[in-house]
Amino acid sequence: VTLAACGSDSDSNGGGSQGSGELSGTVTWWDTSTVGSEDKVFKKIAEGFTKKHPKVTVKYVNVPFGEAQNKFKNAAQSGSGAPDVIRSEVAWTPEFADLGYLAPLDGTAALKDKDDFLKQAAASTQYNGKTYAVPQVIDSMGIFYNKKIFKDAGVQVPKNIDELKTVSATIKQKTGKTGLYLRGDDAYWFLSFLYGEGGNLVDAEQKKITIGDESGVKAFKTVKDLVDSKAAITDATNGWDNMQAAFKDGKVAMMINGPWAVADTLTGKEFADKANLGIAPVPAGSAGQGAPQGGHNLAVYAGSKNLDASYAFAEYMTSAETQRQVAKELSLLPTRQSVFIKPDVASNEMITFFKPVVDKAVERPWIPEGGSLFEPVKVEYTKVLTGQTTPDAGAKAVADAYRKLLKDWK
Ligand SMILES: C[C@H]1O[C@H](O[C@H]2[C@H](O)[C@@H](O)[C@@H](O[C@H]3[C@H](O)[C@@H](O)[C@@H](O[C@H]4[C@H](O)[C@@H](O)[C@@H](O)O[C@@H]4CO)O[C@@H]3CO)O[C@@H]2CO)[C@H](O)[C@H](O)[C@@H]1N[C@H]1C[C@@H](CO)[C@H](O)[C@@H](O)[C@@H]1O
Repeated sequence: VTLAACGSDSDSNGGGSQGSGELSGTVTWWDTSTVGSEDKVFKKIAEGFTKKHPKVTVKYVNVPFGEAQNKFKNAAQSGSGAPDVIRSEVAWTPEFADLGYLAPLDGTAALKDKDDFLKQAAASTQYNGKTYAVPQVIDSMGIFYNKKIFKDAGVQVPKNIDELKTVSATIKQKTGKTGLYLRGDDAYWFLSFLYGEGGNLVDAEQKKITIGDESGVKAFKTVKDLVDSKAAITDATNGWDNMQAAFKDGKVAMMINGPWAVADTLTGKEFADKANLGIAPVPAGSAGQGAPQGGHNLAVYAGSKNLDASYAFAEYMTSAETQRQVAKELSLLPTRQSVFIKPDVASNEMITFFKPVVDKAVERPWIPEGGSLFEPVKVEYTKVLTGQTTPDAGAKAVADAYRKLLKDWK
């Protein structure tokens, strides 16, 4: 596809569909997918839009996940440099909608066959009774494990925390390898342990802050014990790269991760034979078992000068055919029910494992502050894992931070 002549974004030479209704002009899309594994697939698909709409120029821009949210808010606020379409993480969507930065999509070409979307995937696109995005991928987390190491150690995949510790001890003793890599610099990796203790960050229904309750303290104790007992190794920074490297090189037998890690993981020497990668539910805690719901939507910038082409692009990128192609090439989960039964999706082991997991994943509150709940947890989670604070003080500190964030919550 020809890249836009001038380097600017949607606020110039947007064009828009000419009288005949044929789409034209430029659509700038900010994609946040992982460079080196996911981005090339999404870029190829995005550029394919021009085959259907020859007068539209798609400008694909990859913006790192950790920067895109603020970059979009700054651009939308200043009214210059914002893209026409953004890959909006599930927690960013209510916040952007609340700020007025997203075009409502009800009744537009962006929303086709909307009843085909999984309810839990569509939930994060709804705000104040309107639809502000189109669900692109849904995900959750599971245990990724190295079948060869498990075979050499003669152990089975752990179902709960106690088994995780004994299995890790046996793996260490029999193979010298560490059982689990537990990512320590991203609070998303703490949630399944919190849910396992019957806890949660907040109770949105009751507008209650619950992370400081006994269940939150216990969850912090659980993760600290995994590291102190040497069942797991962790890092305070650069967790993604360290986790992927340790697991791909066979230094650890397990990691907790999601479908977005599959493509990169399969490039590891340990998984040249894809069959060596196993997947299982996250371990249960003392009071339950559960994994978090995550994912990404496609949203249209309210200030786009090319809304018609942007609506059509968002629909194209989340259509059943695109979702089938993405599932096939990246093992990412569709958000359309109809796609799961297509042959090369139904035969994908990763997808057939994660579908029931996302069906019962713990939903989060889709409120504007939802995404802001992670930073305070991450700070204390990392400090607990590295012994800089106690589980009790850590849990309480998060609750205090939430009281400042969620004014009228108890
Ligand atoms: C701290 C952040 O807290 C929250 O994020 C939660 C998130 O809500 C959870 O759902 C979960 O996300 C899953 C995700 O669902 C799962 O799909 C996967 O995503 C893959 C992609 O699949 C892969 O394609 C590729 O993109 O790569 C993606 C990432 O791997 O894994 C994600 C988990 O990593 O966990 C997130 C917490 O990390 C906030 O929302 C903010 O993001 C906040 N960061 C801000 C912080 C600001 C400065 O403070 C800074 O200025 C701001 O710019 C930063 O934005």
